[in-house]
Amino acid sequence: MRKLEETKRLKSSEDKQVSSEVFDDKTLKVLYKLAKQGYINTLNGVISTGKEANVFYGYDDDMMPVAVKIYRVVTLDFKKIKEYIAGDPRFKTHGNKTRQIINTWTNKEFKNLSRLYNLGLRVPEPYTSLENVLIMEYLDKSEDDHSAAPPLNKVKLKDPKIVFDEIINFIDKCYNEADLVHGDLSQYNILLSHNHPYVIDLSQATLRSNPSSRMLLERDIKNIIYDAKKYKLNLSYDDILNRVLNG
Ligand SMILES: Nc1ncnc2c1ncn2[C@@H]1O[C@H](COP(=O)(O)OP(=O)(O)OP(=O)(O)O)[C@@H](O)[C@H]1O
Repeated sequence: MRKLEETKRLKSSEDKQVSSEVFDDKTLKVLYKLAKQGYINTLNGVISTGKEANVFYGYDDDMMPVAVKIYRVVTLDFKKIKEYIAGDPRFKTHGNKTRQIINTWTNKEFKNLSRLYNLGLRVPEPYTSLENVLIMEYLDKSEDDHSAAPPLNKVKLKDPKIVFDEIINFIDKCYNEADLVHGDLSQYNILLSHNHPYVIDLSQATLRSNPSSRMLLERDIKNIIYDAKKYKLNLSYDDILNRVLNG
């Protein structure tokens, strides 16, 4: 963890100025609201600056570590997002307002995470979402190393067979128990925490009833088979697909 001087405290007014250089005004207001509610006490630094969002780590009022995902308001791929939302009857956007679409997208990730977490699948526990901000469990590397859990593409697995079995199990349960397809599953969206794979980035996950779900499921399986080849694991596409579809 970084030293306290480097952290961004969200509750003192002098820090508002610093933070406003990093966040737009509306996002800052959302962060202050979440700080008032006790979900965030300090933001300690950046874990990742991605295409869709920036992810920070921090602490809540009980000094428990949290991951704070803040969706970018400017650079999101709206065309893609609107297609995903349009295929999911749980979400209706009223009009085309940019912010509203991002908020729906953020809420969609929160709901998908909740659904999977409540079924006992390995995803970060979602704590809350407000507008374009999602707060969830911070996944660390291991018992002795509390830095952020790395994505699978950045690690050399000791027991690849076990880890890939767990991932296939995830795909199966996600489809058959949660009624969801991740839709962007690969080594980049799976973090290794305490030697187990945790699936992240659930905003685009769709219901099985979505007409694209079969295509997305097949693509997810192909990606995982491809990633497993790095460890000379030859997983059978037909076996996995049949297992999931007949689950
Ligand atoms: N709960 C978490 N705990 C620890 N680290 C996390 C957590 N969630 C996300 N991260 C880190 O943040 C990165 C980006 O997260 P995520 O994939 O959800 O955002 P994204 O903006 O959609 O990313 P990208 O656009 O790069 O795919 C992850 O690769 C991981 O390193």
